[in-house]
Amino acid sequence: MPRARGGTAVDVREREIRAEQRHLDAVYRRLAEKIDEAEYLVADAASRVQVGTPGALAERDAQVFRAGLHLSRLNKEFEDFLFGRIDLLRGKDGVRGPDGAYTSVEPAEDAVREEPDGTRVAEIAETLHIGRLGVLDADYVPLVIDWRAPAAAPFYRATPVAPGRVVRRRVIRSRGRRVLGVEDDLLRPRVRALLEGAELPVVGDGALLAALGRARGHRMNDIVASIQAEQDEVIRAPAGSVTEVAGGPGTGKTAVALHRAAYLLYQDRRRYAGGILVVSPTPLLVAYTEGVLPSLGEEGQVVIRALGSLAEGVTADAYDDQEVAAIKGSAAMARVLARAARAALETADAPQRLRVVAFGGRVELDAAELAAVRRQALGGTAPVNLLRPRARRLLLDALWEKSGAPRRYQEPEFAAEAREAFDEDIAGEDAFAAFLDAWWPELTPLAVLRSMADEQRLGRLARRLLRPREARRLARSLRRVTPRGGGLSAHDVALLDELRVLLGTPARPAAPREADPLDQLTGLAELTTYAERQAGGRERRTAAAEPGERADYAHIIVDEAQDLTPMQWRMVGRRGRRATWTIVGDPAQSSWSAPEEAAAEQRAALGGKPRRRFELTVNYRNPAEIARVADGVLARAMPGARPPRAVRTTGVEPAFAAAATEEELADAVRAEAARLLAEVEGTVGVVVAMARRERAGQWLAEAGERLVVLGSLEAKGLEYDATLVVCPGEIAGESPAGMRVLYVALTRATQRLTVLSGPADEPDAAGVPAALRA
Ligand SMILES: Nc1ncnc2c1ncn2[C@@H]1O[C@H](COP(=O)(O)OP(=O)(O)OP(=O)(O)O)[C@@H](O)[C@H]1O
Repeated sequence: MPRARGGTAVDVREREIRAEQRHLDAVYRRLAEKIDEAEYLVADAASRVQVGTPGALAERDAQVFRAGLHLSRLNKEFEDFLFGRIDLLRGKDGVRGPDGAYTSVEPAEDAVREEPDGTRVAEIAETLHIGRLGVLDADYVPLVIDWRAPAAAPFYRATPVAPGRVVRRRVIRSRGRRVLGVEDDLLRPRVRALLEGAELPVVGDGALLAALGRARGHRMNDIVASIQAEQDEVIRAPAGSVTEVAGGPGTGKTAVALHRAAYLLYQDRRRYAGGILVVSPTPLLVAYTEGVLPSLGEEGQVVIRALGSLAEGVTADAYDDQEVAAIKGSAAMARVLARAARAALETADAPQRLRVVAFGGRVELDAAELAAVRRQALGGTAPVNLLRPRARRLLLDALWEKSGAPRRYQEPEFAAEAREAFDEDIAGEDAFAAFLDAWWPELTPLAVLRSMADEQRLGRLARRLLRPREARRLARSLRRVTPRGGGLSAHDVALLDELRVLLGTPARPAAPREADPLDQLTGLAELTTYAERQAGGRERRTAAAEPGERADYAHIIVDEAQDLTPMQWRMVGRRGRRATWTIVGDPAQSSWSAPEEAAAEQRAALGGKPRRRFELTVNYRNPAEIARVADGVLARAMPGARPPRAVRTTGVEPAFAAAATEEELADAVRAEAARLLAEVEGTVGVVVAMARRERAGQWLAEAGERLVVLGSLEAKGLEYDATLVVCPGEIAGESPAGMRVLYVALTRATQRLTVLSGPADEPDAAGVPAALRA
């Protein structure tokens, strides 16, 4: 039975829900007024299209822009527009902030009085409703405070130990325009609080636990109604140079990082108009998280990208095995690529001789002379494609020398004139232009990467940088890359990005473009509804991957930062030369086996900017029963690491099952998956070793939408109501960091976990596999 003060529990709950409903109705009435106002402004601006003076046009544009922004905000069809409320004591001073709320954090000395019988009594002096956006009524009294405003901070920060002015914190659950429920926390349980003379009622038993127990879908929800104090500190941390957040699985790192993006935009929209980039390890995690920011009222300025689609115009669709991934990710690759970029002009079909006609005779450069010119042109470190003009000049120099002309013209003035005519003649020859195109073609990153698929060539390039075996493995893995960029892995994308810089892009004349009158309407993109933009989102994202994408961001958030390889840090660092950063990660979940090397490239990417560190300590995802099993693996994966504290229990211990033979495994997987599907309402994740991904996918092809089959490296960051971990020994054995990868797999479930052993797992009598035995 829920606890209640001020009547029977059911009555009080109903009464309180009705009260919040009245408030929500008032909010929607006010929003409707604001929408009318904005629409009027847009219509008014549009009617001025006829007026042709520049001043009128500029004013019209500005008006359309302002009204557009307004409309787009108001039109958002938020699930829970309003989600919180705090009832506060009188503050120390009576100053109001710009949002209409009193600014004082501490209560006035006499806010709580003591009655003769010892009872402590206080009047509620201020009630604030917290929501996704701020709404003021016509008299500038706050109807809703934006969750990011300073006045909303006590909603997240207050604890019974340090309640500040907060007496009661309420989480309001609504759908569309209907309030469904309220859950209260009493922060000053010893004080008898009065609201307008009546006792302050308290309803429910813990909003956080209610939120955590809900079934999961395939998309992450925002946590705006239940952000916890240690998380709130990170979200609102000043945007100093680098904010680093460490914390175990399920501590809310991803959620916090996304809420921080929304907070930063709220705090300083002008500064972050430079764009916020969120870097995610996998496309699956991008898909899982990309609804969170729109639900918080933010999109457009925030780009979420997987590491495999961070470089322009390419998308990774292949995986590397761990050994190849480690080679491609290693810092040595930067030097291999620098050599490859400079050697890429030496192809089998490059011309070996240049023959032109000058002064009525033939002039020729042979292979050795051409090689000397090329060496000279390539001196230094300038990007290869930008050196073509220099190469052209050096070729003309060499031809001039070879023609014997310098001996004929002793007089410098004549010599200069003759040389000019010579250059013009030669450069005008079709044969010369054709030679230059063949001998110094414009190189693309993809072509250079593909040239490295030649084992012998790569062997030469990688001498003393990679071991011969490593060079061979690398070359072989690059063979699958097609001329159009099929078969690329996320690790290849970092190599392409490096090559892009090494090669450079020659300047081209801009293609003429017809002026579009709609370009004038700066704010037009904002004049769409939330639903329309949701529907159009995917197309716009694809379009954004086209050339011309932003190359530099104002803030970069790196999720699962422990997994970035040195080459990936270089790629990400290039996009944030002037950025501030938020970096979240957990070393215990790292699938990268050389963390020191990655840390060095991370330091280089951040350019020595000062760091502020935070740690999140509470696991909101896994029930304690599952966390216990995972903690055992953590102790072996990373001795000495402190696991986060799980806040929930379900009373259900993880299950252990075993298949005696490889042949029985498929049936066992199907049976265990079916059992979990029956036990939970929401999603089931089946995690297998990367090498087993395809096969397991076939075994479960008929399992339906609630179930997803994942390779162990794909599970990163995701969560499911139930998880089936298949052949844990295989997952642990797939790489040097395998135990940490297994730890990731075991920490994905919010309700149920089954571990299914194969024959090689050596399960004991209870079915517990060797990899999980202490
Ligand atoms: N304050 C909160 N209120 C409600 N739910 C929360 C809260 N904090 C975290 N959660 C939930 O806990 C789960 C884990 O959060 P999240 O994925 O952000 O953790 P993480 O630290 O990134 O985990 P991992 O390291 O495993 O990727 C999510 O379902 C998230 O919504």
